Amino acid sequence: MSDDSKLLPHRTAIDNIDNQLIDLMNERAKHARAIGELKGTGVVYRPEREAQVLRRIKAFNTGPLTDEAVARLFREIMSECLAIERPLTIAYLGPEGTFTQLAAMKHFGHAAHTVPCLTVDDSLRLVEARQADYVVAPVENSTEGSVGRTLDLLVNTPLRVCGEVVLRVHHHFLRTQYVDFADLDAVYAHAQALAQCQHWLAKNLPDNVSRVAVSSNAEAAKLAAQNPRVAAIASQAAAEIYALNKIAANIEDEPNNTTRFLVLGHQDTTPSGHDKTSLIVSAPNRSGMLHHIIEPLMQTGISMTKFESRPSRTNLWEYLFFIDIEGHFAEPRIQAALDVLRERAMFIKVLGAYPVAVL
Ligand SMILES: O=C(O)C(=O)C[C@]1(C(=O)O)C=C[C@@H](O)C=C1
Repeated sequence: MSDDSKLLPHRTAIDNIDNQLIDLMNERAKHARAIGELKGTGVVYRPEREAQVLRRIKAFNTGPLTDEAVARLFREIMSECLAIERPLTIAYLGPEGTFTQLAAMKHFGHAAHTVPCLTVDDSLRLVEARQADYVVAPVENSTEGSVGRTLDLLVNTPLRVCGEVVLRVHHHFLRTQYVDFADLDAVYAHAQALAQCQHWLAKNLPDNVSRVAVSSNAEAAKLAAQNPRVAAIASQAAAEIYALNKIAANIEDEPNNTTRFLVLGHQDTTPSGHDKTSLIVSAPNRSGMLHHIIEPLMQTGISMTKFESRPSRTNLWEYLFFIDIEGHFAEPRIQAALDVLRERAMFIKVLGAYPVAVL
């Protein structure tokens, strides 16, 4: 028996299973279409339900596929089912190939239509003007901390936070030509990427090569593709889109380099069973003020997953605290804590509650 003929019974079984999978996926899609008709002109995207589906799938899985692998597959199946109800348009900081686009596709799947914007400001504005359904915006990085511009935009936007995406970020050193540092004038990247790779750059880059911050890593890749004397730090996706050679891979200083993104739209999300609430609290910069603000949360046993302070841009010596807590603002214990907080703070804005990232 030749090796290939030994494969035959397995391949026949796989063909049969694939047929069943197609029938079952279409059966699933018919239910999604029926749900879409029942929703009518209402909101079709339901982040809490999607998180519950993915969590259930992971718990149900017995392998050999990993829990992450089945969740990724179902992410795409749900994305296609949702597109049958109504295709979604997602605004992101472009151009094509940014980590923000990767985050948008990780969260919404490949059936969603992604629209590149010049700035994070523009991407929020597009959704505010209802020219896109949702926006994905970077909010913090494990190496470099918060993305200040996004935090500033959260203060005034009428949009609601309805999801989060956590993405492992790998940076590559890219050029048109397959040589390392000869004839190199500059390396372009987003300021955060330059910071995330600063040790690698200091160790490897000749002193005469300047580091230039541009609006995104994908923009850097686009520029490097037009100029052989320029290199870029960008993602694998950007390397492929702009046909650049990978001179050095994974040059980020911190191997667990991770960026967290928020998803914003016009809707509030109902509790999924494992949620976070994001809020902004403002208070004068007085001694003891921090304790005064945190106390109502601590007393009710609410855990904080983020606490970031930024000077208010409008009032001198006033601070804004960006706080993420575990739980949904609809839960009575969180409502009680927020009521106390409202009495103590000068201003409080609940940005939204959303399922903790599953993928
Ligand atoms: O349950 C729903 O509301 C659906 O529309 C179905 C479905 C799915 O494919 O499972 C699709 C889109 C929603 O975002 C959530 C779930």
